Amino acid sequence: MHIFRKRDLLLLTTYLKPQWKNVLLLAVSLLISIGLQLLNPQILRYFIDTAVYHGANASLIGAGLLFIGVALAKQGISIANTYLNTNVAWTATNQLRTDLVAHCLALDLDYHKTRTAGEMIERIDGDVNALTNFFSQFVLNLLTSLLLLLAILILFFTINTWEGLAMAVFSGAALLILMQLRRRAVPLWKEGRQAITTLYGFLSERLVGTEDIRANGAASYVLHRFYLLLRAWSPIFRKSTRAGAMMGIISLLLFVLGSVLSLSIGTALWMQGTISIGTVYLIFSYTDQLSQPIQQIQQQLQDLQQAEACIRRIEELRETQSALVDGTQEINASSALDVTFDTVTFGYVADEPVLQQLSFHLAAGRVLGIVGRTGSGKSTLSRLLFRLYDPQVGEIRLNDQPLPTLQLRSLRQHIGMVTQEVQLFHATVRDNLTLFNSAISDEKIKKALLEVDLANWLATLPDGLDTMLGTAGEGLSAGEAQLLAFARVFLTNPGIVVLDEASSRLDPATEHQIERAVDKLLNGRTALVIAHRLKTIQRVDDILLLEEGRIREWGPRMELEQDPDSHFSRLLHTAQEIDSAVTSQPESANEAH
Ligand SMILES: Nc1ncnc2c1ncn2[C@@H]1O[C@H](COP(=O)(O)OP(=O)(O)OP(=O)(O)O)[C@@H](O)[C@H]1O
Repeated sequence: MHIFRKRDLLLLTTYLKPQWKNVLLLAVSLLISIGLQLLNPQILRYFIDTAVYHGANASLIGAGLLFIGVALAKQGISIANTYLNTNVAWTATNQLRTDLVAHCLALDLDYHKTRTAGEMIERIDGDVNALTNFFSQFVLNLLTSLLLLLAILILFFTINTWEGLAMAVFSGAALLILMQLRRRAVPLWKEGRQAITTLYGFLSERLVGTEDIRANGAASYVLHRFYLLLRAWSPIFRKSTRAGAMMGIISLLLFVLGSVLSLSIGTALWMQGTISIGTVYLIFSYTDQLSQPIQQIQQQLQDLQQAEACIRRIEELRETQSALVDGTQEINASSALDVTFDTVTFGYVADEPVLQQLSFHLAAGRVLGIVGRTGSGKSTLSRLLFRLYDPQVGEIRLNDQPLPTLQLRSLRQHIGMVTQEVQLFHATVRDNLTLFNSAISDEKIKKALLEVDLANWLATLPDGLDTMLGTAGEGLSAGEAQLLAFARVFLTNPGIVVLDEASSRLDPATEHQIERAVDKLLNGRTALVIAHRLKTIQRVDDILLLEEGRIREWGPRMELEQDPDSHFSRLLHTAQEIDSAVTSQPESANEAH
């Protein structure tokens, strides 16, 4: 019978090998518990026979004490078993979870874009959770159950050949019937799992978008969709629960039948005078024990079927390769780097280019302002430089080294990226700044906060750097979140900065604070700035004007600014008009709206 695929075995050995001592200990303790389990009925038989045939009191007391001792030892061993089982399972599954998370983090954005957060959680945690039993119990439980079953049958045979034969046939039949029943329940179980995955995916997306959902009055629509999902789930859940209950009833009936059969033979033998009354008890006790290994064996085989579905999904995930192949070279320069885009064409979907034939050169230390209408490809350009995607045509180079030749780790150490949406974690201020790198000292962190004018803010925090930030930066203003993102860049001190400036309007004091921080950030670095503030545009050296993914204008800012026919100067003019119109509006007028 096919029980194991080679790959299941490989997964098992990979994660169990490092803890082979615990696995061995578990095997020994399981064997001891089998021994003890078989021993107790023997003691009871002795006790009953001694009592019935008026044996010595001392023998009875001795047997009683031994029985209690064995029962206590069995409990002790069972605690040890549970402890070892849990330990082995958690260590193995946690390691697998860690490996999967590391693997997923290395996958390209195309992969993540097509999957919801809920689905990823289900694949990393849900599937691995379902393997807990597989790791801790499968082989050992299967082996020990087989051993226990064999031992009980041998004991039956030693009592009486007919009894042995009857129980061997019964065991085989019971196992087959239970496996058939289980097989019918498996598709229902799979359907149930898929329904849960869909439900989680739906929930995670809607929870992330709570604000927008409420703002757009879409709550009742979302609830309705949720209701539809639950309604679809309900019959699946009902069917699988019903199948489970049926299994319970049928297996109970099956074992009652087994007991009747076994006891009938035992009684007949006793009436013939072939066996003692103690042995009849022994038969009863072993028949009772028989249900345990039989149920365990079919349970383990069933679990393996379920585990296989999860193992396949895990393997599929582990085999998914990032579309980005890591390079081998380190970036050696420690200062600003120069950047070249050479006829770069890129589209998120093949044949639908978002950027076309982009060529420009940015000398080390210069600041490039990227401007253009929404959707013109500004953010996409910055993602290509950070190598979140590779262009379909052309090449991007840093100090004349093509990006694909560079180690991604090294590349991302040398580029600091601040996006419009600052990702903050429900963690301490320190961890939010160092991104959980404990090697960065508090002095360095405080210096970075000083650079972005957040030293006073830090002083107001109740626990300083140990203060916990709310989920997604709750409690922080948009300006403070931006400044914290700048502080992260100061900590890594990269040679290139990509800044996608937040377009939200801030109060004048915070605006000023951000301008000062941007000045410091750009100083001595090569920078690409997607500028939304006039002040920032006025700070850049060169301008790249994008229009529908193509370069409309590119050149030194001063030249373009002074050329009245340039698109940039017209754009600047309009922007200045809007800016002065907005800033000259009286407060009361704003409040009136
Ligand atoms: N992850 C993505 N998958 C598919 N298409 C995308 C993705 N991101 C952006 N696009 C598309 O690429 C085009 C350029 O988008 P991009 O975000 O680069 O523009 P942008 O100039 O930065 O716009 P904005 O100023 O609004 O941020 C748009 O048509 C957009 O719909």
